[in-house]
This record gives sequence, structure tokens and C-alpha cells, in this order.
Amino acid sequence: MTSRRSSLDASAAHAGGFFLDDTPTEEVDRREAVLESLAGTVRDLVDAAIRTTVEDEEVLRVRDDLAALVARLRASQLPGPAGVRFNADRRSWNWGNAVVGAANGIAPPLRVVHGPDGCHADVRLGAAYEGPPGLVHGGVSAMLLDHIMGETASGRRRTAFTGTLTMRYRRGTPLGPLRLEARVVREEGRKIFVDGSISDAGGVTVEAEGIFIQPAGTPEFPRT
Ligand SMILES: CCCCCCCCCCCCCC(=O)SCCNC(=O)CCNC(=O)[C@H](O)C(C)(C)COP(=O)(O)OP(=O)(O)OC[C@H]1O[C@@H](n2cnc3c(N)ncnc32)[C@H](O)[C@@H]1OP(=O)(O)O
Repeated sequence: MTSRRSSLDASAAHAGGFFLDDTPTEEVDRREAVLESLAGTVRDLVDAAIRTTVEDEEVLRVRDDLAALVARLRASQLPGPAGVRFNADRRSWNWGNAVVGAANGIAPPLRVVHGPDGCHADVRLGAAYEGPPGLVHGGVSAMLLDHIMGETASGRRRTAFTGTLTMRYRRGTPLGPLRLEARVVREEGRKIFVDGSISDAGGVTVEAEGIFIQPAGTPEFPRT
């Protein structure tokens, strides 16, 4: 088995909280597709584990099989979290991210679409995201909005951290298909004010207002 650490870790040089990594875009794309397919199966596993009704003995056999699979993946590991990396092409990848991480089986994952008036994402949340019966956990709603609003503030050209996030839960958000939207309302110096929402087929379920801050001294790139 080939270890990826040599190219995806040793080449990385720390740069302002992000990692400049010299892995060629083609190799990043290939590895991402492989990890993404694994994460999809892990996601399916999480849902299956929550909803299984098979007998106890079978659950315990599956547990043992899974422990053996985990040991195979542990044969070669990064020393810590995956971090955020980018290369000279400005191809960035954050495979462990809690919301969009391609390798993260507990990320929904959100696929954020950047448009001229803001960002949106369509997502289907299943049993793993339940809070009240049949409804999305309020913290999950906040997490997803935090991410899409942060990405909107960032605009793929600067770093923007959440300073303040205010949520208004108008009604329960049902598990199932949902749309998230976010847009920049205004900017004041390093502060970026962003509105966001989650909707189901019946309209808005959660509204949010956020103040995102571009940390002092961090670079701003031209829009792509
Ligand atoms: C190319 C790159 C692409 C990158 C893509 C990445 C996309 C990722 C998307 C990820 C999305 C996920 C996102 C996440 O999950 S981000 C993770 C969650 N957030 C954090 O961990 C942030 C922690 N906090 C900090 O790091 C600092 O406190 C920050 C950076 C926020 C400000 O520290 P800084 O030292 O810079 O601040 P300053 O004192 O110079 O003040 C500057 C101005 O800001 C105003 N202010 C300060 N604090 C707050 C506040 N809390 N609310 C409202 N306003 C605040 C302040 O009054 C002042 O205003 P004014 O007096 O000038 O009017």
C-alpha cells in the first residue's frame, strides 16, 4: 500500500493558518475522488448503524469487521487534523472540514455554489442530523449556516472568521431536502455582514445574521 504522507504532508509549508502544499492539482483531484468515495460509504454506514434493527449478535459481528477495517486505515495516518491546504494553482482542499470535507463521513456534505449575489447549497439531511424527532438538530442548522455564510464572506478570495452569529429558528426544520442561501449585506473595514437562511419546500425555517471578520494582515486575492 502506498502512503500519501510523503507528498501530501511533508511538502506542506505553513502559511498564515493555511498550508501551502506543492501537490499538483491533478494528484489532489485524484486523491479527493478516492477519499470522497470512502466518505460516502462511511456516511451510509452511520445511517445504517442508527437505523439497523438486525439482531444483537449480528451488530457485534459487524463491529468486529469494522474494527479490522479501521486498523487498515490507521496503517498510515496524518499526525493531526487534515487542515486547509492550497497549491500554486489556488486549488484548495480541506478534506476534514466538518461541513464540506470530502473525506469526512460526518459532513453532510454541503456543496456550496458561488453566484454573483451570494452562495447557495442544496443538501439532504438524514437520521444522523436529528435533534427533535424528525427535525434537524438546531446546532446542525447553525453549523451549516455558519459555514455557508463564512464562505460567502470569504468569497474565495480572503479568510473570514465568524465573529458573531445570530440565529432565529422560525419553525422546525424537517430532515430531508433543504436549501441554504447566504449573501453579503454590507462591509465595514474588515467586518463583513452576511444574511443566511435554511428553507424546506414550505419556505424559510431558520434565518441567520452574521458578522465575519477578516483577520488583520491576512492576504486578499483577486476574485476568481
Ligand atoms: C483564499 C482563501 C480562501 C479561504 C476560504 C475559507 C472559507 C472558509 C469558510 C469557513 C466558514 C466557517 C467559519 C468558522 O467556523 S470560523 C471559526 C469560528 N470563529 C472563530 O474561531 C473566531 C475566533 N475569533 C477570532 O479569531 C477573533 O476574535 C476575530 C478574528 C473574530 C476578530 O479578531 P481581530 O483581532 O481581527 O478583531 P479586532 O479586535 O481587531 O476588531 C476588528 C473589528 O471587528 C469587530 N469585532 C471583533 N470581534 C468581533 C466579534 N466577535 N463580533 C463582532 N464584531 C467583532 C471589532 O469591534 C472591530 O470593529 P471596528 O471597531 O473596526 O468597527
